[in-house]
Amino acid sequence: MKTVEQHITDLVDLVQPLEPRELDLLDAHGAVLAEPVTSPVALPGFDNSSMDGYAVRAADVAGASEAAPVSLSVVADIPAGSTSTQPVPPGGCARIMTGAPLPTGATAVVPVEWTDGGTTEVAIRRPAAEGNAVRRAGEDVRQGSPLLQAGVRVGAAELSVLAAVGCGSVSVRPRPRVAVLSTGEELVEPGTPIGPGQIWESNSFMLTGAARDVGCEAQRHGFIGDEPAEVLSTLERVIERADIVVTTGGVSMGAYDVVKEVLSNVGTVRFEQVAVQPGKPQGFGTVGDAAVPIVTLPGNPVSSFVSFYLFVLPALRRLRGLAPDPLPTVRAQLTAPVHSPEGRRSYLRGVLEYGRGSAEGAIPTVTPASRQGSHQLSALAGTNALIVVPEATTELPKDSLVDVLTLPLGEG
Ligand SMILES: Nc1nc2c(c(=O)[nH]1)N[C@H]1C(S)=C(S)[C@@H](COP(=O)(O)OP(=O)(O)OC[C@H]3O[C@@H](n4cnc5c(N)ncnc54)[C@H](O)[C@@H]3O)O[C@H]1N2
Ligand code: MOO
Repeated sequence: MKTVEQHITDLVDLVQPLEPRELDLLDAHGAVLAEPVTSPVALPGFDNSSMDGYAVRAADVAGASEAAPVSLSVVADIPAGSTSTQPVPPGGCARIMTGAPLPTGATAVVPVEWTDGGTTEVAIRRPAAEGNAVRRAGEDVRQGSPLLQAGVRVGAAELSVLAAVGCGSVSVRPRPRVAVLSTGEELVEPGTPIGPGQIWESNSFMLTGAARDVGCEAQRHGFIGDEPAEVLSTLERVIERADIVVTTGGVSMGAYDVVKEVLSNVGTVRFEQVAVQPGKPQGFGTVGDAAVPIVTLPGNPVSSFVSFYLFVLPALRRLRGLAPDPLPTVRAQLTAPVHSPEGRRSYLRGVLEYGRGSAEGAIPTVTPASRQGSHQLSALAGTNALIVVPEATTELPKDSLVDVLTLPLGEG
């Protein structure tokens, strides 16, 4: 059987980073910068006050004290946004607000709390050193200096600095358009009545949510039956507006495994068995003239879930222009024994906890979900981690140290 690592590599090799596009700032949220951004301006753009108070010549207030306040005449009022060019003369000052430009002649700002708050004359009770409460032009960003590197995800902080230097749009690799398709004649839309032998469809909801959680623009196309012509025509329609297609179901050994049947004859899709539990039957390739990448995941819901995070996520990261990294791994201590089939690496669902109030550096614990069947969805909900049991290991006792992959519970 194929190794987990080889299958990850094959899926990552299946895709290329998406072509960059210039997007307005909010549309770029969650996308990845295609090029480095250098700052077109200095930040702050001008010397300004960091406090509400009085712009003074520091030398004028050097002798100020509670017992002997210094009195200055207030020659101007400078709110934020002021275009006043009136200088501060010796013995004078200007009332100034936070963010307002420091007037010529002034070398410091005295916070209003150190004064009597006068509007024509002001008594200053404490000295202010040169530069006090002054934000210098360019102290945050120099004009022409690097602001953000290529490959950075545009999150809240990045949006903020891009806007602050006046960028209204930015070149990014857009969110990948993921088309999610489920197959199976037994499937019924949730919210509608169910008949004998039928089940409500759940995988496409799970996969669409998972893809959106990791920064993609996923589209659920619901499910299609087990009729090959129907599967083929749906696929042809879906690939027109998708960067990658993810299907579930119909890839194992069954007589009605329609995905396998249809895709074996179209494009480059091949089906393999990976030495993993759950998620053994896997397929991947490209479809259509545009060679759209497709990944076919097994239908068992938990198998589909685990396969997404192990195999699809690194490929989606590459499409986004990020390093195709796997989920982060931590070491944790098992709170219960676990079992695993020989020759397949298990990824058991569990709850990772850092132990409130435990000693600094204490190792986290991981509690395996009570039911580990590939169909047991209720035990999946509420877990936050995958416990790795190596191929050659069939059981691990309580308290064993294990590698645990942490699941991304909503990246945005
Ligand atoms: N003889 C063998 N049988 C099976 C093997 C095998 O090696 N030999 N492998 C098993 C393993 S492992 C898996 S995983 C599954 C994969 O099966 P398929 O990908 O063909 O999926 P289906 O047969 O269509 O469905 C399996 C199971 O999952 C339910 N399902 C499917 N789609 C959905 C959906 N969208 N929402 C909710 N539930 C879904 C379906 O009803 C079945 O119960 O094959 C094993 N069999
Ligand atoms: O490999 Mo299947 O994914 O066990 O349930």
